[in-house]
Amino acid sequence: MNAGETIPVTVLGGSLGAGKTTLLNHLLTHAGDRDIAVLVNDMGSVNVDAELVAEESDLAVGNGVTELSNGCICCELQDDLETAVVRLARERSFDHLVVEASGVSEPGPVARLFVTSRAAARYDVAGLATVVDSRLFADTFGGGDPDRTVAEEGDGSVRPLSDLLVEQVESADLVVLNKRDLVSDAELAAVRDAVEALRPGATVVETAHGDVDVDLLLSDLHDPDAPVGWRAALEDGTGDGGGEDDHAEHADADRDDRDDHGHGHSDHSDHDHDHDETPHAEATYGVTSFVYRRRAPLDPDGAAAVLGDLPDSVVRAKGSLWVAGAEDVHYTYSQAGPSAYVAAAGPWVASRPEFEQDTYRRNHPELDWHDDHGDRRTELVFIGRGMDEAALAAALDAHLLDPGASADAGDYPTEPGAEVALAEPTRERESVPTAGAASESGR
Ligand SMILES: Nc1nc2c(ncn2[C@@H]2O[C@H](COP(=O)(O)OP(=O)(O)OP(=O)(O)O)[C@@H](O)[C@H]2O)c(=O)[nH]1
Repeated sequence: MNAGETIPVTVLGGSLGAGKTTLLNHLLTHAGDRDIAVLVNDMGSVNVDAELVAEESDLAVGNGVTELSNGCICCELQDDLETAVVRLARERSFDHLVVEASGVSEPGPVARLFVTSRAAARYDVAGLATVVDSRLFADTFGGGDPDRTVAEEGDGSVRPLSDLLVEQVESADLVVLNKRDLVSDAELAAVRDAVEALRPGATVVETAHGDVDVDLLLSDLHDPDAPVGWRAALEDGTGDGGGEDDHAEHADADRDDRDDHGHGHSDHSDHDHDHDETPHAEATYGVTSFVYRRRAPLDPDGAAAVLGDLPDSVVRAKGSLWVAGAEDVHYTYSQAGPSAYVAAAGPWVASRPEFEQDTYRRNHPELDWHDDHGDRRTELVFIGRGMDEAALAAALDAHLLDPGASADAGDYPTEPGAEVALAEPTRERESVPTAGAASESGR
């Protein structure tokens, strides 16, 4: 980059578990000659996504991948985000910055930071890309009626998560309808209709496993003045009848009311910083997170039973698994709504030859190393609403074994990249070909 030139930045948003990290990894492996810097925000205190991105690419956390954890960059971590991106631009030269916002971030305020803060001198917003979990969107909005989504009201001060889905779509320049393998053609068409009504003019693409056209993703798509569907209808009075106009007005009033309390973000350029100590995700959507961390392996069947049948209060769970009977394999676990998978990510660093361990640890000083067990650990982040943390921890603790205990990990795959489903959506659907990696679950 020449001095004075700005760096394009793409903000990647989308709901918890929609496939942002999967898409980011696809982007990094198909980036060609482009030098891409990545900043990953995760709301738990463990940044699972940053680790997954670093693992799947040549980038290392602290080098190519910058992480901001334990909060939300659209809100309590805004200052940290500003500092991090300004420092990045000063210390390294690169062609494009991609910011993966946490699943509870509103992308609008994140993008505005690149327009209104010190970062504005260095960066230009190229686009806001929102990854949509098509299955979740279809389930949340049933027939895809956008009016229904606007009319949703929270109980007390807590807004429904569906509000956030809507806001993430409303501010997008590019909407990626991901997980198309999990919906029928008719459901996908309904989701597309709803998305186009919420954000007319946005580019909409359909993908499985984040398989998006990289040139499109990184292109200059941003239109800060693009109309938000229902608001545009309200302003030019194109609602189809009095009833609907009343409806829209009500939604607008509801939104203004929230803004007075500092929790509605998308309408205002001066993002309101009037927060108390409660993180934005918790105060606004009732979303909390906790980490389950043990230096012991889990019994394979017990882990599958608990992690394949999490209570409905858990919206998203992910992390690393140490499984008895397969102690050399670093497993990752990922649950989003009705889907839960365990994937073999390769050997633990502690299972590699000693010289490789030394090199790896030198290059990854952030790696949490235990004298006896190295990096082997069970470390899971749970994100949800009204979770009984103690009960969940106790359910997992009941299946902890001593390191080295004999067990049969028969159903767990060992080949790197292979995965097994612990839970899958049961809904009937037409089959749609997937573009994803080979899977032992037969997806
Ligand atoms: N069936 C199916 N699963 C997918 C697809 N894309 C991603 N997944 C899976 O969905 C889970 C969540 O994907 P991630 O990429 O981690 O989602 P994310 O948006 O980064 O998640 P958070 O950062 O926690 O909000 C993982 O188990 C992925 O393998 C898809 O198109 N179809």
